Amino acid sequence: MKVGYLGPVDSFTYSATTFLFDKETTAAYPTIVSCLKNLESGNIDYAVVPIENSIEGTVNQTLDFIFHHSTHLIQAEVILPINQNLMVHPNFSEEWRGIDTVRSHPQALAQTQEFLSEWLPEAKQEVSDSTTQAAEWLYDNPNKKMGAIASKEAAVRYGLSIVKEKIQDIPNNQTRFWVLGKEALKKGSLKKELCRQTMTVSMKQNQPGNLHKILSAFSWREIDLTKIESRPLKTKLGDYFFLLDIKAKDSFLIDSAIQEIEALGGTVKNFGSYDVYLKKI
Ligand SMILES: O=C(O)C(=O)C[C@]1(C(=O)O)C=C[C@@H](O)C=C1
Repeated sequence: MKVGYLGPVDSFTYSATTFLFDKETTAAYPTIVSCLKNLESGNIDYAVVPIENSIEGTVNQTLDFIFHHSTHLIQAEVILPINQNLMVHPNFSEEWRGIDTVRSHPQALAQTQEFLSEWLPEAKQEVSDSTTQAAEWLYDNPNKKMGAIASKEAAVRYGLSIVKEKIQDIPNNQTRFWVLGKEALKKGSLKKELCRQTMTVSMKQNQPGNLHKILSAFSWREIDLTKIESRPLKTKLGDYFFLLDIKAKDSFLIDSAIQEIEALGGTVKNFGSYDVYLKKI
C-alpha cells in the first residue's frame, strides 16, 4: 500500500498522514494537485490532503480538484491542532525583526496575519507549496534575511531557530484533512469522533428558492448539516455548486433526501461517508 501526501516530511499533512499510516508506506508530493493526480493515475492507493482550517476556511485547491476531477471517495478525516511558528536561519536569530520577507503556504500566512501585521508589518509575504518547503528553502539559503512559518518539527529537521511560537490568530487552530481512496478505511484502534458524509449539489439554473429546496430536503428529515458553502462551477459568473457536510446517522434518510433533491432537478455528487479522527497534541 502507498499513501501520498502534501510534503515534504514534517509538513502538517505529514503529521496527519502518519497518525493513520505507517511512515514506510508514505510518499511526499510537492503540491496538493500533484498528490491528487497521482491518486487518479493509480500510483498511490490513498491521498491525504488538507480541506479546511478553523481560521482561513476551505482549501479551495482540494475542493475544486475533487469536485471536477476525482473518481475517489473520502475514506477518513483527521483533525489536527495547528501551531504555527516563525523561524529564521540561526545566522539571523538575534536580529529577526530585520527580516524583509516571510515565506509559507498561503493557508499558514493567512492564519498568522494578526501576528505579521503587528511584528513584521514591512516584510513581504511570499507563498510556498507547503510550510515545510518554506523551511527547507531557508536552510538552502542561509544568507537571505528571511523567515518561514512552519511546524516545530520542520524547524528541528532543518536546524532553524524558532523566534516566536504559536503565532496563529487563535490558540485553538485546527485543520481538517481528507484521506481519499477507493478502498474503505477503518481504524478500529482509534476512537472516532463522529461519522460524516460530504456531498455537493448543483442546480441546473439559478431560480428563486433553489437553496431553500435543497436545505428543506434535509431539515424536515432532521438531518444535521455541519457545513454549507458555495463555490464557482467554473462555467460562468453566477454559477455555483454547494458543498454540504452532514453528520451521517441514518443512510436511508440521507439517500431519500438525495432522491428528493434529484427529483427537483439537482445534481448530487457523493464525496463519501467516513469516520473522523481527532489527533491530540
Ligand atoms: O503546508 C503544510 O504543512 C500543509 O500541510 C498544508 C496546510 C494547509 O493547506 O492547510 C496544512 C495545515 C495548515 O493549515 C497549513 C498548511
